[in-house]
Amino acid sequence: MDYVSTRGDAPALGFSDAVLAGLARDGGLYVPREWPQFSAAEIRAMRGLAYPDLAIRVLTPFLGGEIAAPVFERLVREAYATFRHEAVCPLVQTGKNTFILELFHGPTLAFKDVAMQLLARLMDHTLAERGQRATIVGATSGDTGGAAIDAFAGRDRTDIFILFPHGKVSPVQQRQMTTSSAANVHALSVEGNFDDCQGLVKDMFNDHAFRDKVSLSGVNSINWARIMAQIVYYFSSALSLGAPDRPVSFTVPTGNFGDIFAGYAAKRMGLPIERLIIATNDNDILARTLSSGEYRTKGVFATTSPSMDIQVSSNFERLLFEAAGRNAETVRRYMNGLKQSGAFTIEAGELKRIRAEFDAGRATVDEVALTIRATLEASNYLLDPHTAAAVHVAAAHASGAVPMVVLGTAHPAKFPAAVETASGIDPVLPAWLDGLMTADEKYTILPSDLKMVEDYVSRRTRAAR
Ligand SMILES: Cc1ncc(COP(=O)(O)O)c(C=O)c1O
Ligand SMILES: N[C@@H](CCOP(=O)(O)O)C(=O)O
Repeated sequence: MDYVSTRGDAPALGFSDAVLAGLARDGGLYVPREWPQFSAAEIRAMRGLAYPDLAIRVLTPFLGGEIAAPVFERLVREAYATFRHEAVCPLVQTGKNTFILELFHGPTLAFKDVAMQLLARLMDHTLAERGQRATIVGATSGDTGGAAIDAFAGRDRTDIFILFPHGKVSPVQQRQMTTSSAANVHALSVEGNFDDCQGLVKDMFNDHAFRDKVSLSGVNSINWARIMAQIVYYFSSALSLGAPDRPVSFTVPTGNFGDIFAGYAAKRMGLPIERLIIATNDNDILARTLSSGEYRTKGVFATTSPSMDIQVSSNFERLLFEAAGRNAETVRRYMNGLKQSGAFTIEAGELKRIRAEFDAGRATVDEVALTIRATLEASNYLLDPHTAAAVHVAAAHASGAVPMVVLGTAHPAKFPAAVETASGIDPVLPAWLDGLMTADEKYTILPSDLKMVEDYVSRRTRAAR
């Protein structure tokens, strides 16, 4: 198994190199050259496996034999031992044929932990084997940053720099990034929005001199290993609802398109998924694109689901690559359009292929609040605002016959203000985060300026050559 860039101008890489690379050198995203396949019988044989065993079974084909089986098994078991729920990602029924897949039982209370805990261990293993160090940069609208800092804090082979939008993350999210005392952790509050932070990260990768000087690596979902690890919970939930003998649909709170792309990958691997439904908040670029065929950025609105306040949805590029029959030239044309004019129009055949798999809808701030309240009253279940956006959208797409799984991407206590306003309940942080809201914060405020961010990183990384 090797990995190819969606833009076709970077060398194909093996698994470990693709993971360390993050973004391909041509600005594209790595995808496996082909999708591993599981037959119905092979999927049936996965029933009843504990989550780590399922992860080992589903993910091993992606490794291309580069990591010895006992090592990979140890890394997977260690990663999921950090979760506070025995099932790792439990499925909870909230309606007749509707379920929430709870992905927030990891150390930082969001779905990012599922992939990040494994990614940190994979990177550490490869760097140790090679005797190398890396400088990790990441952009966050709130959750990736905390998860990455938790997973990489104290790891001697990496220095991690997380860029978050100044004043635009929840207080819990901010403190998960700014209260680490680990010497290798650097939280940067950037004067801009998430798209500015993500733009800076991509620009650092595309500045090859800088990239090579600091041995740059990335932990956003541009990194293939993030998507890969997220495929597993589509399998675990579908299996508990009868897969492969019964199809399942998923509704996914969506921003950077990584989580839902993992669902698409699971389907390509043989999991019977009926529909994949993209749920957005007021930042509805993906819902607009699916209905009009035109991907057109406009300003970012601040909402009660800040982690989805995104316009440039990185992983949509991976879907475009697939929809275009893996034609890298088409992807390059679309991405040039995006860079030059903030827009591109998807060709009719490609749009048809996307619509054959995906639906989309959006939830306004008011609809999110109403959904939090209504779900509490009807099912005695307290949603976070991101999951609530998806519950709202799922209701419009549920068919009744096919189970609908909504991805529960964050714990409500990460967004107490929005949850309390909607429900009257002040959600309590779990005991292991006692002290988070009173600990000393440490972060640096920087303008959204590539040169200044690069200087900051260069001066502090231990990986510079
Ligand atoms: C809580 C939460 N829900 C949903 C999303 C959107 O996920 P994705 O960016 O993978 O589409 C994010 C951010 O990524 C998030 O933090
Ligand atoms: N919503 C994310 C944005 C970054 O997404 P990623 O999955 O590409 O890391 C966040 O919370 O930071």
